Amino acid sequence: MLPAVVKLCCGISYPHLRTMAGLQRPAISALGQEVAHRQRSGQIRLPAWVSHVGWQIGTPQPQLTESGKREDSRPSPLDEEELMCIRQGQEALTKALDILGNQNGWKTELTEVNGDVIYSKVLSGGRKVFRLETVFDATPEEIHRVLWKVEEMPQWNPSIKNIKVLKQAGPETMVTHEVSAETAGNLIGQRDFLSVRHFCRQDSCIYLGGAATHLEVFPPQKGFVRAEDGPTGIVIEPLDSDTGRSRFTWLLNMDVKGWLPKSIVNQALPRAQVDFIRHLRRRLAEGSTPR
Ligand SMILES: CC(C)CCC[C@@H](C)[C@H]1CC[C@H]2[C@@H]3CC=C4C[C@@H](O)CC[C@]4(C)[C@H]3CC[C@]12C
Repeated sequence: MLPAVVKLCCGISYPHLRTMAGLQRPAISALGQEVAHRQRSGQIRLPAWVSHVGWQIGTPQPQLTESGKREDSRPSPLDEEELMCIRQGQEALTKALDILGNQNGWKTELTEVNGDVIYSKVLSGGRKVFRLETVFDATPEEIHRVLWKVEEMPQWNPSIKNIKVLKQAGPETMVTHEVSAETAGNLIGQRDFLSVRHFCRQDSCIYLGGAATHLEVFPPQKGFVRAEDGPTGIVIEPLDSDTGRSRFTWLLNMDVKGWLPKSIVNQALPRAQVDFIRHLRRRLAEGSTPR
């Protein structure tokens, strides 16, 4: 009786699991892999009825193609460190969305002639964060394509000297090392960042999140002041249906470290945001965003 009930439950949940989107899918796969790992290391013993379900825990499952044929095209299971990265990325995104979602206490910091606005707010720990709102003549997918190709960023953005992807954890998460440029307008000076970057899609919106992280193989570099970015997030939503335009909301939440007066930092950060957007707008207009 019990195996039959379990089979029935799995049958009912299977189509929902397959069609899940956004944060739910990595969450379920992370859970599955955690269970598999604990079972392999002998920390837990799964009951015998699991075998009735027909799942081989811990090994990639054959996928059904549209024509109903089975194929083994699933990427190999993620390792512990990769799962950790995904968890960190999701957490950063959730925290950033929480900050953005709280309407209280935002003040207008500056308004650009083109209508872009930056709001600021002092968080409970005393840090000032900035929220830039703008509209782009591009779809969320087009913007995301440019922003996710991080290694190309220095080509179109002079405030960034170099970006390297140090680790990829599935298609939606990576660990990056970023070095800002020493430019004349940059009162803060050069910084480097080690961050986990994560994105998810929900309906036609795209959410990008990030936060400072640590990698044993990549300690702070000699001669660099390591700044900490995040929890930070970008929300890209289609403006109206079919106009091809998007609303872009960016939370900048950065500890630049080093010995600098707060007033200088709090002036430089919204300027850095405005500059970044100006270059991004130019890049999108060039339309040179082949896949
Ligand atoms: C003021 C000084 C210290 C820093 C100025 C440069 C700042 C604005 C730069 C340095 C690194 C940059 C980040 C590098 C990578 C990404 C991931 C991408 O998917 C979205 C943009 C995002 C999140 C960039 C936002 C702008 C950024 C934070």
